[in-house]
Amino acid sequence: MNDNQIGNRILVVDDEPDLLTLYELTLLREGYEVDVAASVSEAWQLLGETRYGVVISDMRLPDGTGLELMRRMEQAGRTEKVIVITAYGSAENAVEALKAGAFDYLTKPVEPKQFRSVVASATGRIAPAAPTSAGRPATVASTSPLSRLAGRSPAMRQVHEMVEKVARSMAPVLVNGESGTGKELVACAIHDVSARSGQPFVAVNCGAIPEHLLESEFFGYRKGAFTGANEDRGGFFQAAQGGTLFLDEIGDLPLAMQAKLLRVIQERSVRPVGSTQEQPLNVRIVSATHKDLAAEVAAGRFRQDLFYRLNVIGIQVPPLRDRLADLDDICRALLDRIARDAGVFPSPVLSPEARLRLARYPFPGNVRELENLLNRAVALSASELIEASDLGLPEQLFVHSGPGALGDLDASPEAPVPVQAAVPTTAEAALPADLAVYLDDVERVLLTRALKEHGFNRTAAGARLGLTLRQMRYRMARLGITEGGSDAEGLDA
Ligand SMILES: Nc1ncnc2c1ncn2[C@@H]1O[C@H](COP(=O)(O)OP(=O)(O)OP(=O)(O)O)[C@@H](O)[C@H]1O
Repeated sequence: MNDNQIGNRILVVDDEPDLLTLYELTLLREGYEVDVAASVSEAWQLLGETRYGVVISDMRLPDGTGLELMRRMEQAGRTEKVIVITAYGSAENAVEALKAGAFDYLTKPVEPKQFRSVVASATGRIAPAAPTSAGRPATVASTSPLSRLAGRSPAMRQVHEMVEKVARSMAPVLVNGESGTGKELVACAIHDVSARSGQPFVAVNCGAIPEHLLESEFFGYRKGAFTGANEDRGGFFQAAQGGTLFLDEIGDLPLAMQAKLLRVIQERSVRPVGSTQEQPLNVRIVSATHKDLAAEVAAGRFRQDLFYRLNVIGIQVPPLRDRLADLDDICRALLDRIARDAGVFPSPVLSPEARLRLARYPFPGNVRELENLLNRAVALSASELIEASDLGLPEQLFVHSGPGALGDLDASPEAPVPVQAAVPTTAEAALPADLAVYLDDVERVLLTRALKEHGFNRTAAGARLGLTLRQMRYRMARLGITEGGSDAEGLDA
């Protein structure tokens, strides 16, 4: 029997003869080969004789539970995907089954459409994504997804293992970690390792969508649903059909929208705004937050039932400062990417002093801050070797001490003050909320000022700031400075 034939073969286990017949007929009509069993022991006997693609089992059986059958199969190294059928209202059982490695679960009374869709998803007959205009499919990685998640520390190895494990099922995953730790990369890796990798991965930042647009953005709308709805449009859910929907900053979703999201997840169908028809969904949900969602639940800001649904499996991504053993691997990965994007070859490398300085820095902005810092360092360094002085860590900072610092810098006629004297050290001098963004702003202001002072001649402006033309170009491109023309070669002649 080849893999295709095995994938098409399904074992259904239920002790209610009527239901068993109903499941069997539904599956036969869909073109599957079906065997049936009425108990754990019967199922085990059939499993001894045949390999299946999928096993669908009721939770309560006369001689045991669906969970026990699943555990036995796992111990025996069976590769069949298991779909568990639980009684209505026993969400705990469903969650337990997913945690134990079930591919998915169905709740009684089993709705035929949902039954077909879950089975299709388990057997790999996933409905292709419907093209929509409202969705924003994120890029799908073509190369080894786990290798993009650099780091070999014990903590990171555990994240890798979890990604591989959860990728096999449909269970919702909640990724938790500080901002910039790589939560989206983890979500992307789960998708790319899973059987859904050929389908869309749609990333949504829940905190970035205006409240009044949430429903139409998520669920789509019908023509005429509201003023300006001139055509039917799909939402994020439709765009992610067959694939994965990544809900970033899920903790920022308003309570009213949380209720609607819960409904869609429970019903596995979506009703676009202005429509009377439900559309069946086959979407895996991965969500992420930097907040302590359990504390948000306790504070009444997050629905407990939604938390329960989303957090079937949790993955914790530790802050970078707690896994400094990953620093070298991550720096190498980031420098390769930066060099590739900038068309620079070979990739820059860090001097031993630079590595030491990085290892002493606490990285409050985690990997994203490291990435910004390396971007800047590559621009600053005159050679392929990045020195400690190129990193812009404390000794090199140029910041203004007063409020409205950027405006003041722009207006000020004299040169910027070396940081030692200007770093805000007192309580009244506000610290920037995002150091990297703040420094970019400072840099943008200084570069623009130098360019203006030198008639937009980049060579002269660069020389004024101690930069070569190449470094000037790189920095202007990175910061999006186009004053005097995006590449005004003539002015540099
Ligand atoms: N282990 C890693 N290896 C290589 N690059 C990484 C790693 N972790 C994060 N990055 C990179 O760091 C940046 C930030 O990562 P990402 O956007 O996944 O973080 P996040 O936790 O989702 O951030 P936020 O909470 O702000 O949404 C991205 O450019 C990502 O590619």
